Amino acid sequence: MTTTKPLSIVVAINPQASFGRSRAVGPAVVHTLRAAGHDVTGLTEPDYEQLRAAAAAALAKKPDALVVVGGDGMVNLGVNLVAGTGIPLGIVPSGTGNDMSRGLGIPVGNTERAIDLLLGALGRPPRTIDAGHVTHGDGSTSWYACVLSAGFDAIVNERANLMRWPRGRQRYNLALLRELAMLKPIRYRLELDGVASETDAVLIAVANNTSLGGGMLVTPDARLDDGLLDVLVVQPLSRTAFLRIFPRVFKGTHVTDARVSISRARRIRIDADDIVAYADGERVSALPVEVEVRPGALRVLAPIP
Ligand SMILES: Nc1ncnc2c1ncn2[C@@H]1O[C@H](COP(=O)(O)OP(=O)(O)OP(=O)(O)O)[C@@H](O)[C@H]1O
Repeated sequence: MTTTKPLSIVVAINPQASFGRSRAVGPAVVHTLRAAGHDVTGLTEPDYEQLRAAAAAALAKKPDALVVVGGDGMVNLGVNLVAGTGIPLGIVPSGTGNDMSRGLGIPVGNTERAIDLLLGALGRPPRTIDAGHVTHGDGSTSWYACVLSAGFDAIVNERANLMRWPRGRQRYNLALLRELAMLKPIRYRLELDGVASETDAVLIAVANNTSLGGGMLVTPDARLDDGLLDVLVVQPLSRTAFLRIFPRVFKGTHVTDARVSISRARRIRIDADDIVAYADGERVSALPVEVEVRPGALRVLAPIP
């Protein structure tokens, strides 16, 4: 175990991450950080909004770090609190997808090792990475770390959120099948670094990280610290073609298909009728959104790449 000078650390825990299957992770993080001599404020609340408010109040006291325990939704909560503030963000993954941890090289499914790496990272300067800054149609703003998407997968998310049954991952799978049956092109109005175009597509994603959905390599060459965002556009596809390309996303080999394109940009405006954007798996807002990369806006407690 690495030792460092005692630090004040806020730990925000989602006990419902991974459908409540990883409740032991939060207490283990708090216990191990305390045993290492740190001054730890452990936060658990009945829901996300209350946890966000409690973490914001704790951050007003300027702690040395914020650690989130959960999945990408918790990373999103943390990113929205610390981006641009200089406060380092640590992540102990206990969610379903954990794509930010995957991108940062934080072990998924090995809590002990993830906590050990966190302790190590607390003893050296944080890694600096980019963040996505989103301006919504009403002028409000938010941040994200992994992938913002506004198309088929966002439609599936919307559908899954409206469903009461089944519980867990099956709800998402069922929503996917239902929406696949209705797959149709979306007319997008897109602007990449000031260059406007109109295009029909089934999916547009703007990525800082390589994956979403638990390791699906949507933008396999994205870099967290290159000062750029990778823009994935999937042109209209038949259901059969979609089902043929879909499994290839897990290895990132879909990018060789002629209907898939990836380009890089700093500022992206996406608009389409009746489409809601999601980022890091959380609902952002209805389109239009304007996304801008903010190089170096995040400091993360992660292994050295
Ligand atoms: N007590 C709670 N504290 C925080 N979040 C909660 C709580 N109860 C339910 N949630 C919900 O958990 C969601 C975030 O879950 P999180 O991302 O941490 O795990 P996951 O969904 O299993 O993982 P991933 O996003 O990586 O697939 C939020 O949308 C939030 O509404």
